[in-house]
Amino acid sequence: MSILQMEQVSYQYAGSKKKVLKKINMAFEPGKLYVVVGRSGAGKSTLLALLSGLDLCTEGSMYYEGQDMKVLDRDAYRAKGIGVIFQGYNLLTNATALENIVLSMNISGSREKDKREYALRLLEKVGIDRDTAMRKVLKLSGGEQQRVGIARAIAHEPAIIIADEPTGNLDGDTEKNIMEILRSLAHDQGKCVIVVTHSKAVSKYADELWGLNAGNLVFLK
Ligand SMILES: Nc1ncnc2c1ncn2[C@@H]1O[C@H](COP(=O)(O)OP(=O)(O)OP(=O)(O)O)[C@@H](O)[C@H]1O
Repeated sequence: MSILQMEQVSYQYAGSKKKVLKKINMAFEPGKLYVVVGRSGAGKSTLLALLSGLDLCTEGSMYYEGQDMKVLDRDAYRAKGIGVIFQGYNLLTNATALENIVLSMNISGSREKDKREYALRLLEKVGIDRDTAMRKVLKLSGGEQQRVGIARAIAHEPAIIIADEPTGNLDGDTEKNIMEILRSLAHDQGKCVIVVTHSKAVSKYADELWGLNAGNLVFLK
Protein backbone atom coordinates (compact mmCIF):
# COMPACT_ATOMS: atom_id res chain seq x y z
CA MET A 1 0.00 0.00 0.00
CA SER A 2 1.56 3.27 -1.08
CA ILE A 3 1.71 6.34 1.14
CA LEU A 4 2.46 8.82 -1.61
CA GLN A 5 1.33 8.43 -5.17
CA MET A 6 1.89 10.34 -8.38
CA GLU A 7 -0.47 9.77 -11.30
CA GLN A 8 0.33 11.22 -14.71
CA VAL A 9 2.02 14.14 -12.98
CA SER A 10 3.34 16.93 -15.18
CA TYR A 11 4.62 20.33 -14.19
CA GLN A 12 4.99 23.53 -16.13
CA TYR A 13 6.24 26.78 -14.58
CA ALA A 14 3.87 29.74 -15.02
CA GLY A 15 4.72 31.62 -18.18
CA SER A 16 6.85 28.80 -19.56
CA LYS A 17 5.84 26.48 -22.38
CA LYS A 18 8.17 23.69 -21.34
CA LYS A 19 7.06 20.76 -19.19
CA VAL A 20 9.79 20.16 -16.65
CA LEU A 21 8.11 17.00 -15.30
CA LYS A 22 6.40 14.71 -17.77
CA LYS A 23 3.58 12.30 -16.95
CA ILE A 24 5.24 10.80 -13.92
CA ASN A 25 3.67 7.70 -12.41
CA MET A 26 5.15 6.58 -9.14
CA ALA A 27 4.04 5.01 -5.86
CA PHE A 28 6.12 5.39 -2.72
CA GLU A 29 5.70 2.77 0.00
CA PRO A 30 6.59 2.79 3.69
CA GLY A 31 9.69 0.85 4.71
CA LYS A 32 11.66 1.59 1.56
CA LEU A 33 14.56 3.83 0.63
CA TYR A 34 14.07 5.43 -2.76
CA VAL A 35 16.84 7.21 -4.60
CA VAL A 36 16.01 9.50 -7.50
CA VAL A 37 19.10 10.39 -9.44
CA GLY A 38 19.23 13.12 -12.06
CA ARG A 39 21.57 15.59 -13.66
CA SER A 40 21.46 19.32 -13.23
CA GLY A 41 18.31 20.66 -14.80
CA ALA A 42 16.59 17.24 -14.88
CA GLY A 43 13.79 18.52 -12.65
CA LYS A 44 14.93 17.38 -9.19
CA SER A 45 14.10 20.63 -7.38
CA THR A 46 10.72 20.73 -9.07
CA LEU A 47 10.01 17.14 -8.05
CA LEU A 48 11.07 17.93 -4.46
CA ALA A 49 8.74 20.93 -4.37
CA LEU A 50 5.81 18.69 -5.33
CA LEU A 51 6.73 15.84 -2.97
CA SER A 52 7.13 18.23 -0.08
CA GLY A 53 3.82 19.96 -0.77
CA LEU A 54 5.35 23.36 -1.54
CA ASP A 55 3.70 23.38 -4.95
CA LEU A 56 0.98 21.49 -6.79
CA CYS A 57 1.39 19.65 -10.07
CA THR A 58 -0.10 21.43 -13.07
CA GLU A 59 -1.43 18.18 -14.61
CA GLY A 60 -2.27 14.82 -13.11
CA SER A 61 -2.75 14.08 -9.42
CA MET A 62 -0.80 13.36 -6.27
CA TYR A 63 -2.16 11.51 -3.27
CA TYR A 64 -0.96 11.33 0.32
CA GLU A 65 -2.51 8.39 2.16
CA GLY A 66 -5.12 8.30 -0.59
CA GLN A 67 -6.05 11.97 -0.22
CA ASP A 68 -5.67 14.28 -3.18
CA MET A 69 -2.96 16.88 -2.46
CA LYS A 70 -5.16 19.46 -4.14
CA VAL A 71 -7.67 19.24 -1.30
CA LEU A 72 -5.69 18.19 1.73
CA ASP A 73 -4.27 20.70 4.19
CA ARG A 74 -0.75 21.05 2.80
CA ASP A 75 0.45 23.11 5.77
CA ALA A 76 -0.46 20.20 8.03
CA TYR A 77 1.16 17.78 5.58
CA ARG A 78 4.38 19.77 5.71
CA ALA A 79 4.31 20.15 9.47
CA LYS A 80 3.37 16.57 10.37
CA GLY A 81 3.48 14.23 7.40
CA ILE A 82 7.01 14.81 6.19
CA GLY A 83 10.49 15.56 7.45
CA VAL A 84 12.97 17.27 5.17
CA ILE A 85 16.77 16.95 5.14
CA PHE A 86 18.87 19.45 3.20
CA GLN A 87 22.32 19.43 1.65
CA GLY A 88 23.31 22.56 3.58
CA TYR A 89 21.77 21.16 6.83
CA ASN A 90 19.81 24.41 7.42
CA LEU A 91 20.46 24.37 11.16
CA LEU A 92 20.79 27.35 13.47
CA THR A 93 24.56 27.38 13.67
CA ASN A 94 24.80 29.58 16.73
CA ALA A 95 22.57 27.29 18.77
CA THR A 96 23.51 23.88 20.17
CA ALA A 97 22.48 20.64 18.50
CA LEU A 98 20.04 20.05 21.35
CA GLU A 99 18.52 23.54 21.03
CA ASN A 100 17.99 22.98 17.31
CA ILE A 101 15.87 19.91 17.99
CA VAL A 102 13.91 21.37 20.90
CA LEU A 103 13.18 24.56 18.95
CA SER A 104 11.93 22.57 16.00
CA MET A 105 9.73 20.51 18.33
CA ASN A 106 8.28 23.72 19.75
CA ILE A 107 7.52 25.03 16.28
CA SER A 108 5.83 21.81 15.21
CA GLY A 109 3.67 21.91 18.36
CA SER A 110 5.15 18.81 19.99
CA ARG A 111 3.28 17.64 23.08
CA GLU A 112 6.22 15.66 24.36
CA LYS A 113 6.48 16.24 28.15
CA ASP A 114 10.23 16.37 28.45
CA LYS A 115 11.37 17.73 25.09
CA ARG A 116 14.97 18.00 26.18
CA GLU A 117 15.21 14.37 27.17
CA TYR A 118 13.31 13.28 24.04
CA ALA A 119 15.70 15.30 21.87
CA LEU A 120 18.78 13.91 23.60
CA ARG A 121 17.56 10.36 23.06
CA LEU A 122 16.77 11.10 19.44
CA LEU A 123 20.22 12.57 18.90
CA GLU A 124 21.79 9.51 20.51
CA LYS A 125 19.92 7.32 18.05
CA VAL A 126 21.61 9.07 15.14
CA GLY A 127 25.02 8.93 16.80
CA ILE A 128 25.24 12.29 18.58
CA ASP A 129 26.16 11.74 22.22
CA ARG A 130 25.12 14.04 25.05
CA ASP A 131 28.37 15.99 25.11
CA THR A 132 28.22 16.67 21.39
CA ALA A 133 24.55 17.65 21.72
CA MET A 134 25.57 20.52 24.00
CA ARG A 135 27.96 22.02 21.46
CA LYS A 136 27.10 24.78 19.06
CA VAL A 137 26.33 23.48 15.58
CA LEU A 138 29.05 25.75 14.22
CA LYS A 139 31.58 23.58 16.00
CA LEU A 140 30.33 20.27 14.65
CA SER A 141 31.71 18.45 11.62
CA GLY A 142 29.61 18.24 8.44
CA GLY A 143 28.69 14.63 9.18
CA GLU A 144 27.64 15.53 12.73
CA GLN A 145 25.60 18.45 11.45
CA GLN A 146 23.78 16.18 9.04
CA ARG A 147 23.01 13.75 11.87
CA VAL A 148 21.43 16.66 13.72
CA GLY A 149 19.56 17.49 10.51
CA ILE A 150 18.20 13.95 10.42
CA ALA A 151 17.20 14.07 14.11
CA ARG A 152 15.35 17.31 13.45
CA ALA A 153 13.59 15.83 10.41
CA ILE A 154 12.28 12.87 12.40
CA ALA A 155 11.52 14.63 15.71
CA HIS A 156 7.81 14.98 14.89
CA GLU A 157 7.66 11.36 13.69
CA PRO A 158 6.74 11.91 10.06
CA ALA A 159 5.90 8.89 7.92
CA ILE A 160 7.87 10.30 4.99
CA ILE A 161 11.42 11.64 4.94
CA ILE A 162 12.54 13.66 1.95
CA ALA A 163 16.25 14.29 1.55
CA ASP A 164 17.62 16.80 -0.91
CA GLU A 165 21.22 15.88 -1.76
CA PRO A 166 21.82 14.88 1.89
CA THR A 167 25.45 13.89 1.44
CA GLY A 168 26.45 16.53 -1.09
CA ASN A 169 28.97 18.14 1.25
CA LEU A 170 30.35 14.99 2.86
CA ASP A 171 33.24 12.60 2.19
CA GLY A 172 32.74 8.95 1.20
CA ASP A 173 32.88 7.41 4.69
CA THR A 174 30.54 10.00 6.15
CA GLU A 175 28.23 9.58 3.19
CA LYS A 176 28.08 5.85 3.95
CA ASN A 177 27.25 6.63 7.56
CA ILE A 178 24.45 9.01 6.71
CA MET A 179 22.99 6.71 4.06
CA GLU A 180 23.02 3.81 6.54
CA ILE A 181 21.05 5.90 9.02
CA LEU A 182 18.53 6.76 6.31
CA ARG A 183 18.31 3.11 5.28
CA SER A 184 17.72 2.07 8.88
CA LEU A 185 14.91 4.62 9.18
CA ALA A 186 13.24 2.87 6.25
CA HIS A 187 13.99 -0.74 7.14
CA ASP A 188 13.80 -0.66 10.94
CA GLN A 189 11.27 2.09 11.51
CA GLY A 190 9.08 1.72 8.46
CA LYS A 191 9.60 5.24 7.14
CA CYS A 192 9.27 6.05 3.48
CA VAL A 193 12.61 7.67 2.67
CA ILE A 194 13.09 9.54 -0.61
CA VAL A 195 16.56 10.80 -1.50
CA VAL A 196 16.97 13.08 -4.50
CA THR A 197 20.53 13.49 -5.73
CA HIS A 198 22.86 13.90 -8.67
CA SER A 199 25.35 11.53 -7.01
CA LYS A 200 25.64 8.08 -8.56
CA ALA A 201 27.51 6.92 -5.43
CA VAL A 202 24.35 7.28 -3.34
CA SER A 203 22.50 4.95 -5.73
CA LYS A 204 23.86 1.78 -4.19
CA TYR A 205 21.90 2.31 -0.98
CA ALA A 206 18.58 2.36 -2.80
CA ASP A 207 15.90 -0.28 -2.47
CA GLU A 208 14.50 1.27 -5.61
CA LEU A 209 16.57 3.44 -7.90
CA TRP A 210 14.86 5.85 -10.27
CA GLY A 211 16.38 8.15 -12.85
CA LEU A 212 15.03 11.59 -13.64
CA ASN A 213 16.00 12.61 -17.11
CA ALA A 214 14.63 15.76 -18.76
CA GLY A 215 11.47 15.45 -16.66
CA ASN A 216 10.92 11.72 -17.28
CA LEU A 217 11.10 9.41 -14.28
CA VAL A 218 12.27 5.91 -15.18
CA PHE A 219 12.83 2.83 -13.05
CA LEU A 220 16.50 1.81 -13.01
CA LYS A 221 16.68 -1.02 -10.47
N1 LIG B 1 10.80 29.38 -11.96
C1 LIG B 1 11.06 28.78 -13.11
N2 LIG B 1 10.50 29.20 -14.26
C2 LIG B 1 10.75 28.57 -15.43
N3 LIG B 1 11.55 27.49 -15.55
C3 LIG B 1 12.13 27.01 -14.44
C4 LIG B 1 11.93 27.63 -13.16
N4 LIG B 1 12.65 26.94 -12.24
C5 LIG B 1 13.27 25.95 -12.92
N5 LIG B 1 12.97 25.98 -14.23
C6 LIG B 1 13.45 25.05 -15.27
O1 LIG B 1 12.95 23.76 -14.99
C7 LIG B 1 13.92 22.75 -15.32
C8 LIG B 1 14.16 21.86 -14.13
O2 LIG B 1 14.73 22.63 -13.08
P1 LIG B 1 15.06 22.05 -11.65
O3 LIG B 1 15.54 23.19 -10.83
O4 LIG B 1 13.90 21.28 -11.15
O5 LIG B 1 16.27 21.05 -11.99
P2 LIG B 1 17.29 20.31 -11.01
O6 LIG B 1 17.36 18.89 -11.49
O7 LIG B 1 16.91 20.54 -9.60
O8 LIG B 1 18.66 21.04 -11.31
P3 LIG B 1 19.91 21.36 -10.32
O9 LIG B 1 20.47 20.03 -9.91
O10 LIG B 1 20.83 22.12 -11.22
O11 LIG B 1 19.37 22.18 -9.20
C9 LIG B 1 15.15 23.51 -15.81
O12 LIG B 1 15.15 23.49 -17.21
C10 LIG B 1 14.95 24.91 -15.27
O13 LIG B 1 15.56 25.85 -16.11
